[in-house]
Amino acid sequence: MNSLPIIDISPLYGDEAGAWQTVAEQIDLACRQWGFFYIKGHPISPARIAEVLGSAQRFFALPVEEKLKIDITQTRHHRGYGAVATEQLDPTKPSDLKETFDMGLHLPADHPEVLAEKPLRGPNRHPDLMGWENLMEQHYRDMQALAQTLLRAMTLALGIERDFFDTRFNEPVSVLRLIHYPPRDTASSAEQQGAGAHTDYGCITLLYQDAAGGLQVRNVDGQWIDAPPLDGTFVVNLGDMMARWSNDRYLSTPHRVISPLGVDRYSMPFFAEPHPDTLIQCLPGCQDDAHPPKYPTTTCAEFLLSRFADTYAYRRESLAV
Ligand SMILES: O=C(O)CCC(=O)C(=O)O
Ligand SMILES: [Fe+2]
Repeated sequence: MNSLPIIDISPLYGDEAGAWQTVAEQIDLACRQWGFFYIKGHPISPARIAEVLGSAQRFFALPVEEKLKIDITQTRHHRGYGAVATEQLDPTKPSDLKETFDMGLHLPADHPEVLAEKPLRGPNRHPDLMGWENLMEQHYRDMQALAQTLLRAMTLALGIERDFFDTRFNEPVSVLRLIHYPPRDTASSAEQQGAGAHTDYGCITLLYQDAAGGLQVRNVDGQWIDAPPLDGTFVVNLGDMMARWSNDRYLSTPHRVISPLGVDRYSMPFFAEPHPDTLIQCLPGCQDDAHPPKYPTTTCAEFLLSRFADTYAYRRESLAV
């Protein structure tokens, strides 16, 4: 149990009979044993990744006053720029040494849910950089499609209809996040982490990380193991909502980022989450007399908002959620 499984998902995009079943079994095993795995053979091109990464580097290199024009703490719906130390993923450690850009599904001001001031709903707030908006909106759609392909494969092992997740991921609250971890210097406290130990909140996360390294995952024995960058892959992990949905058949595993010494690190997680009103209740195939449902029913929005309030001081202090 010292290295994460690597799953080739290209058969999900071909027409070979039985291929879905084989990939679905590998994903199911990885979700039960680790809650973490790498995927290769996905349809996001290296050129696209390079373009998004280059744009992220251009954005984070802007002066902080420029970035703060889209300050995330000034929004009700969690979009835009989060300066260093806005988030504290591990409450026992200093705030995270990272800056972020968050975008979601763009809903215009006259969308009924925006007019009703539903939390997490609203327009994106993009920086004024040439080509940025089209690129990021397209990348968001492509990452959402990839996440839903993986979720569709999971339905085979979970014993639910093939379109179970598709019907719930209509107008999702998924988030595409770009992260810059400034270099750690030797003088900085050993306590200071890029991202403190945490589990993800939602369903499924697809993470691109650049070549710098620093991501660590806690294995079942409680040891931190490295999840090094592997060319052409995404690291996939499950969050707490999926653990609840599956009655802990699938693991939501703690992970953290130790910023590398003297080099910048960039990463781009895509957090796939369903429609905010989706009921998160134990799936029928994940309960029986010996395994009754462990968690009360909640909704996607209610659950996410309670977790945001744990890690973002500004959401506790100034924003009614
Ligand atoms: O940047 C990374 O490699 C991981 C980030 C992460 O775990 C998160 O944002 O939830
Ligand atoms: Fe995470």
